[in-house]
Amino acid sequence: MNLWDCPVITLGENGKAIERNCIIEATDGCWHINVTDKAEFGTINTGAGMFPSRWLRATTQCSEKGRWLKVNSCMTEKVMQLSSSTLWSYFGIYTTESHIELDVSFAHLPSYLPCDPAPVQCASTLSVRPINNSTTVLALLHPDIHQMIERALKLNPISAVVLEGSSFWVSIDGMSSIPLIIDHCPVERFVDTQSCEICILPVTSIAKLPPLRAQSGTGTSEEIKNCMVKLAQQDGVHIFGLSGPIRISKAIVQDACAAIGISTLPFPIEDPTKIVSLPFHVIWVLTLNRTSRHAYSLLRKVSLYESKSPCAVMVLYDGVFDDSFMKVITRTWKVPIEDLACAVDADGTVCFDTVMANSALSLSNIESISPAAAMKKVRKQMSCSESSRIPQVLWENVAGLDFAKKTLIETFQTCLFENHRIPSQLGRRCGILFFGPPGTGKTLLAKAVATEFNLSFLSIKGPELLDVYVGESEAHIRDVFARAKACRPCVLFFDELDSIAVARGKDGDAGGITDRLVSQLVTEIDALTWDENGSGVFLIGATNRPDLLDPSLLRPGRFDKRLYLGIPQTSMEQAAILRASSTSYLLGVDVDFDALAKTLPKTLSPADLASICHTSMKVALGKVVKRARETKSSLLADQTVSVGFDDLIEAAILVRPSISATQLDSIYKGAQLGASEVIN
Ligand SMILES: Nc1ncnc2c1ncn2[C@@H]1O[C@H](COP(=O)(O)OP(=O)(O)OP(=O)(O)O)[C@@H](O)[C@H]1O
Repeated sequence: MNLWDCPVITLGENGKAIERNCIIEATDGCWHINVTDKAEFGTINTGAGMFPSRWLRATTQCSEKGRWLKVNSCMTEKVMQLSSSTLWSYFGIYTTESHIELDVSFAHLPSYLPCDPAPVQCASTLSVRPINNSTTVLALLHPDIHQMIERALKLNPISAVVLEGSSFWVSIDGMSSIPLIIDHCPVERFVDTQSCEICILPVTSIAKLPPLRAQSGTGTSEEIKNCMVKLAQQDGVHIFGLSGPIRISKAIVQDACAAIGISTLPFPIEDPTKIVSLPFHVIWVLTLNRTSRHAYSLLRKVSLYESKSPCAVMVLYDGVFDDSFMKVITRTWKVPIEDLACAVDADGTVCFDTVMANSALSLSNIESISPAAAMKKVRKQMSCSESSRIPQVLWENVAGLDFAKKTLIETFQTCLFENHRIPSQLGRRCGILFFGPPGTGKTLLAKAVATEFNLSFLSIKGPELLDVYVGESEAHIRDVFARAKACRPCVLFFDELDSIAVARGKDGDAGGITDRLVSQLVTEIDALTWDENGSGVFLIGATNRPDLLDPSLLRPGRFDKRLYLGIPQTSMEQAAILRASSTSYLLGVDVDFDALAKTLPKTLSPADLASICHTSMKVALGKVVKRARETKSSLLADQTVSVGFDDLIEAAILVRPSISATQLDSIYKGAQLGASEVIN
């Protein structure tokens, strides 16, 4: 039976139709898509948790971005808001001004297929149809991954393949939940699907997968390998790996018919044939530079679902914000990319008049915004991964630390706006080290800097870079700096710096890994410092053990400015942190943080104080639940719990200081050793 031989459902505004595997209701402008028990098409990972997709409610909602669907899981009561392209991935739902089209992308699994297609009637506001008769699309894409890929404009060509060819699309993310996805999305079953002619298996962030070593026979890599091998045994199956640097293990793809790796990292891989023995194409989808703009004729051929935004253009322009480009972008950020594309001539200049001549938008639709605002919008959209997004921590979320904030503002203002005045021969200093006890806001402050200066934030935890294999750790460091340069201007934040930058020549360093790491780190930092064009990468390091750091890192030009973030010494400071940590809670009228702070010991770190607020919420919630049990009343899901002063007092008793006085002393003293500039 043709899997796609399913009926087209069209519904009236208030109609109700029962399809073979889903019930779709439309009432009061709300669409309820309730997938019945036949449709066990695995689960959808919403990012908010896994829930069976059989019970979903979707309601249309208008926003400035156009029509959105709000999909609500009745199981978890968690709501996720999906863009139209993500919806397409999940449900094959396209939204337009006047109607929603729902492609039954989950209907291809044989077990769900009813024997008897029963077309359903009604007027045309919602239609359910397959993309075409032979297309089999299974879209199981994590919304975050989707957004990430979508932003980086990498998936569009692949989407196009899915749309245009007979294809079968499964996505696996190397970064997270692979076993989860494999467990819940029955990859094995896809293999049996007879209608699968081409298989596209974008394996995102493959670099994050544990590499398959000769000895290892299990693990996620192995699972993926098995899936790929099985898929590859199908006639005409092609496997596309979408990844960071191609570190796909040879074993993973050796049986595949073809593997195409797409990388965004700007350093060339060595001989690909050493990695796979197959015909191997490497397509570099880097941000295009001026000379390679012709490539975007290619982009124009593909369907850019949600990418009709300046972000696409910015990607094409390699982040080069010249005057002409800024002029266009500030005036035309609403213009679809195709129209902007027409306006770029062979030598890469953008002509605003051509944009207007080719654009369907009238001048009245052109919104002028300031360059700064345009940059902000565009850069926000450009951030290509969760780890390099501009964070959302404002100065006011960081209580106290006024002196540190002031120093940071001055330093960053100089680095960002005055750096060009400093002769390049003097080097551009860009490193700051935060040190202090655990939980004193080092990460928070670094994020606030990135937010306030509109910089992407790339956070690296020292131990993540360590690898037991010779040369791998250094490669990770090169990788990190390359990523940072790719998303500059950015803050490159090294958390737990002491784990990778301990003083060289120490005993116990097996194989001299840390020595080599420090040397590599120093080399990369120096390359930034002496970058003639100004690197646009701002380094912030954080450590609890500054005394362990290699002195070479603290030299001028590297992490030469040091900020001590200590624990709050006065009740006023403590109260400010309590206030900042409880902004998301509903507080009782009796709450008095100043009075509470006066009762607290002065050895509590900001994290301890934040913990008092979190614990007080638990205490308050516990009381509400207890009351509900006693009165045998039910607890309403939307019942808000307010935190009272008593709850805070109770929580304060429960929370103990996490740092001892001697620890505090040793951290501070340690930092004085060899320090050229310590600000506290
Ligand atoms: N100045 C502050 N204002 C408000 N909240 C703070 C402040 N400092 C810390 N916090 C709270 O403490 C938590 C932990 O802070 P953060 O992760 O920045 O500490 P850290 O110094 O990086 O810790 P570690 O050294 O263990 O990595 C934050 O999530 C926040 O809730």
